[in-house]
Amino acid sequence: MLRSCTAALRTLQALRGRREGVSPAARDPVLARRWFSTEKVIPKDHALPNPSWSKDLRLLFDQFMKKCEDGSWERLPSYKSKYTQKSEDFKTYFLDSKLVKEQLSQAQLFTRGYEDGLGFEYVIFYNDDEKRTVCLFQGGPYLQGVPGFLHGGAIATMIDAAVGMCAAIPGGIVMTANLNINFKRPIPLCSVVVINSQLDKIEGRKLFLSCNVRSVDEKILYSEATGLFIKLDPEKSLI
Ligand SMILES: CCCCCCCCCCCC(=O)SCCNC(=O)CCNC(=O)[C@H](O)C(C)(C)COP(=O)(O)OP(=O)(O)OC[C@H]1O[C@@H](n2cnc3c(N)ncnc32)[C@H](O)[C@@H]1OP(=O)(O)O
Repeated sequence: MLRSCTAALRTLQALRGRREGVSPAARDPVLARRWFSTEKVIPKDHALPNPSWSKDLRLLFDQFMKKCEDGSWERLPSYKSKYTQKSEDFKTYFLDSKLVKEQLSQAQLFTRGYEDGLGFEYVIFYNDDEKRTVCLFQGGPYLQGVPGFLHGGAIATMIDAAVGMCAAIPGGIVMTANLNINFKRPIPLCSVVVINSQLDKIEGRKLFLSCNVRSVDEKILYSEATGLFIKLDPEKSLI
């Protein structure tokens, strides 16, 4: 808790400084060390346990890590902003280079923008033979909608991210064209749910997927969804 308060304070100070026209590194020595150091910065993999993870989430994580031992399942690492070959391909084919330089340098993955425990805590496992993913998700207090429950937009975001990964592994660079969600039961804030996604069929550039969100004991069906993802055409610009 103390760590997250310190980090939140640092963010606030940085934002205040930005309004006053001071560069972020000049107003924060920790940032400055990180930016100007010649040491290679190893990005933090957020799809690993942290102190905010509940017992349920840790238990499920351990169970799936066991399933990874024979190679049938794979844990997918997750970063706030990591430059990969995929991002490079995306940039080369689809984005204006000026926009990339100025804006992508500050970009962060939406679902990884919160301090530990406050927003989206999750890990996704992938099974290549079955073309499916399982996402273990604990939605924190900043994702509240109706008091005590998760916001529908937060649920939709997490479904989009989980189903999107299930499409992106076989499909490459894909975007969501359609996401249809039935919210059947409200999800209690800070509880753990399991998001099961499945690739149903591929037709040309179209990937059709389905998904359900269940309680850890599988007794409650919280949501069901279907999604259409389109593999981007390198001949077409996005903007
Ligand atoms: C880097 C790290 C990653 C990390 C990955 C992290 C995962 C995060 C996942 C988050 C994903 C997102 O939030 S994505 C953000 C939200 N989505 C968007 O902003 C997408 C906005 N939409 C678009 O830009 C466009 O519509 C596209 C790219 C989706 C498709 O455009 P296009 O490529 O020109 O394709 P187009 O020719 O129109 O359509 C191709 C075929 O699909 C069909 N089609 C297209 N849209 C639809 C539709 N809504 N419903 C039915 N069918 C459709 C067409 O009829 C056609 O069928 P046929 O004639 O061939 O039969």
